Amino acid sequence: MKKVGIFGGTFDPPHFGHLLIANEVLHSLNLTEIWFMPNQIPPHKQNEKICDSYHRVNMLKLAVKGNEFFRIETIELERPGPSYTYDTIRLLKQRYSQVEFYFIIGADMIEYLPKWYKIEQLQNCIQFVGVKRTGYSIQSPFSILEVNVPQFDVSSTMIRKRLKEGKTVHYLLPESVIQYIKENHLYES
Ligand SMILES: Nc1ncnc2c1ncn2[C@@H]1O[C@H](COP(=O)(O)OP(=O)(O)OP(=O)(O)O)[C@@H](O)[C@H]1O
Ligand SMILES: O=C(O)c1ccc[n+]([C@@H]2O[C@H](COP(=O)([O-])O)[C@@H](O)[C@H]2O)c1
Repeated sequence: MKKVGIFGGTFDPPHFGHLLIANEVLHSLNLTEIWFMPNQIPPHKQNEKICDSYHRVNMLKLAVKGNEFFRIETIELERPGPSYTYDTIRLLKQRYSQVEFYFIIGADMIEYLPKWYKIEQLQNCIQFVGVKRTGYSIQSPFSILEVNVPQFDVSSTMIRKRLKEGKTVHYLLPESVIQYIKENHLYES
């Protein structure tokens, strides 16, 4: 059976923290592939200004280019409204009945899990894979399979802030993505 790690996120923009986690989880758990899954509207960021999904997908495509184990799954962009993971996992399981799914989350999301939509039902249909993140606890009342990943204290928020302030972002995300951001004047205001 194919074993796939779903890496759900906003990816606004994608960075080396995401790529590092995806690669480490892929190899640690002997998964077949990692599917990066950009959300339509992140459930807990509904009042925040998010870059259009068109640009987030283009940046993801550039970020995963050349890695045969990395794919982009756009299922959450097919429906409007907040992208609740419970709804998405049900749809994924219907569409890919021969795949065993794992859902990858960082420790900030582990802390937030009790507030997720239908979390009790969700935990019964998916195995969560958790990775540490500076400043957050990996402890949870829910079942989390922990994978040790070197901690890299980067976030999309930090990158957006630096870009706005005209500071360097080299080595925080792929050069191809930096180029795309500049060409499309993203995160300038
Ligand atoms: N540096 C990191 N270390 C551990 N987990 C991370 C890291 N960056 C992102 N993640 C995890 O990746 C997933 C997708 O994250 P997301 O796309 O929201 O990036 P982010 O850097 O957290 O963005 P933002 O700063 O805009 O909230 C989440 O589960 C998040 O916890
Ligand atoms: O389903 C929920 O209630 C829920 C609440 C918060 C986050 N999520 C999902 O968790 C993933 C990481 O979220 P984010 O906002 O850090 O990119 C992403 O796939 C979100 O859609 C899901």
